[in-house]
Order: sequence, then structure tokens, then C-alpha cells
Amino acid sequence: MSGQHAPPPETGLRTGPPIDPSVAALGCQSVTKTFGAITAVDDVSIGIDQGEWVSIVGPNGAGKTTLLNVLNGFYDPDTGGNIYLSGEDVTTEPSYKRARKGLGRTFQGLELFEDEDVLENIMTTRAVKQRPNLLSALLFYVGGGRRTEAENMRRVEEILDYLELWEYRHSTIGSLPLGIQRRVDLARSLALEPDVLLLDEAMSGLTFDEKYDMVRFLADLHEKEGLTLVMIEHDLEVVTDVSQRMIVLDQGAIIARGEPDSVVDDPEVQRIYTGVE
Ligand SMILES: Nc1ncnc2c1ncn2[C@@H]1O[C@H](COP(=O)(O)OP(=O)(O)OP(=O)(O)O)[C@@H](O)[C@H]1O
Repeated sequence: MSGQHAPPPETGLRTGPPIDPSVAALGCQSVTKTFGAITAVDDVSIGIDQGEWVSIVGPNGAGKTTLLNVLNGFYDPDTGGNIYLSGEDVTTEPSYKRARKGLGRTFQGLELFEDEDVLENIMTTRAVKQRPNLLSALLFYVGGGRRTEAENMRRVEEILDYLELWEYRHSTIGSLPLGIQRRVDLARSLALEPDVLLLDEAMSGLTFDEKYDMVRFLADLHEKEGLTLVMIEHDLEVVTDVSQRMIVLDQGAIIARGEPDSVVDDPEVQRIYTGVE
């Protein structure tokens, strides 16, 4: 079925043209994900355009993280759903292949190596990009290894510099404040040089100043590097300030989407956030 599905354009957008998931930078068509009796994601179709900054919001348990996990390949969707990356159907491809094709990811739970330092954490991820298969691993060891290592180090140093992490490069992760740990997680995702970055509550638990810094770095990546950003975020003030489009999930289904200012005024959205009809 992969590749033969003819997805209809996304419907229900309040603003802007509909984005066909199959030609978007990242998209999904008719994706459902169930866990036993629980429908975590319920028939969701979205298209994220190249260079967009989109936020996915919704109450706890709405299905946001599950949707991200389906998009990046941690979970398979139930039969019938399709995932597209740069127009290519990647539904059956594992997450590491999607990562090499430009889909990056940060984690709500920060899956960093606590006992390693910042440099080691980022270098480990970078090495995955450089040695994706047996042949390149062999080539690495029979000659190109030192050159590759130097190139990796140069790229990682650029990222450390960009995200103002240089002074922390030899600090172990466990010794750093949450704001810096979240920035290291961002740095690690950048080591794979993504075109589209999925951010799972990258500002969760941060102080005002730490959030300000994170927004500043993300805005730079979006504006100067042209990175496409898809962000799960609970702070509606941040969402309306930074994102161009907003998608609201409730009980696994999309209940609103469009320009943030109009979406937050939507009575249905206000109802799920305030409980007021
Ligand atoms: N691996 C899993 N096994 C069983 N149920 C799961 C699993 N992952 C998520 N769920 C269930 O799916 C639903 C959606 O969960 P999900 O974590 O995607 O929501 P969320 O919107 O990201 O929530 P939060 O804002 O609290 O992180 C919930 O009912 C959750 O309990």
C-alpha cells in the first residue's frame, strides 16, 4: 500500500493554503495509533511545509508525543496510515533511516548519557551520521577515519559555539542545570544536520530566562538556517509568539488548526484549556 495511497489535501485550515501531506517537508495521512483499547492518535492528517514553524498543543494525554513518535518512526501507525518525508513515503522505514534523511528529534525526557560530558554526548550522535553502515564503517577504519574524526569534531565545535555551549563542553550532563541539558539535547539533534526538527516539550521545566534562551536559539535556527520546526509545547504564550501555525489535539484527534491568534480564540480550544463552554 505504501506509495499507492492518494492522499487528499489537508482540510479544515483556517488560514493559508492546504498542504498536501505527500508533498510536504513532513506529513502524515490518516494516521491512527492504538494501544489496546486506547486510541492515542485518531485519524490524523497533517502537512508541514518547508521552513514552517508549527506547534502541536493539547491537554495531557491528547496524543502529542505519540504523534511525534509515529512521525519519526519510533511507533508504527495502525494499518492504513502513511508518513511522508520530503514527499517520500517513509511509513515502513525505521527511525534511524528517517533521521539520516533529515528528520531530527529532541526528547521530553532528555535521553542523554548522564555520566558522559557534553562533547561526548554530541560526538556519539555525530558518529552515527558518519558511519551509517558496514561499508562506511570499514572505510573509516582503513584510512578515512582520522579525517572523518577531525571533520566530526569541527562540526560539533561549530554547534557548541552556535548554542553557546563551549564553556560546558567538558562538564558531565548530570552536573548541569536543566536549561543547559535541554540545550545539549538540541545540540545533539543538530549533529545529524536535520532539515525538519521535532521538539518534544523542549522548554518543559525551564525558568523564564532559560525559555528565552531556547526561543532565541530556535528562532535563529528557523530564520538563519531555514530549519523546519514542529514543536510540542504547553506554554501558549510561547506558542503564539513564535509559531506560524498551530495544531490542537484532543483525545487523539485534531480539533483546531491554523494561525495561532485565531486558534487560541476558538471556543472549542478554550473549552479544553479552561473547561468552560
Ligand atoms: N506506550 C504506550 N502504551 C500504552 N498507552 C500509551 C503509550 N503511550 C501513550 N499511551 C497513551 O496514549 C495516550 C496519549 O499519550 P501521549 O503521551 O501521546 O499524550 P500527550 O499529549 O503527549 O500527553 P502529555 O502532554 O502528558 O505528554 C494516553 O492515554 C497515554 O496513556
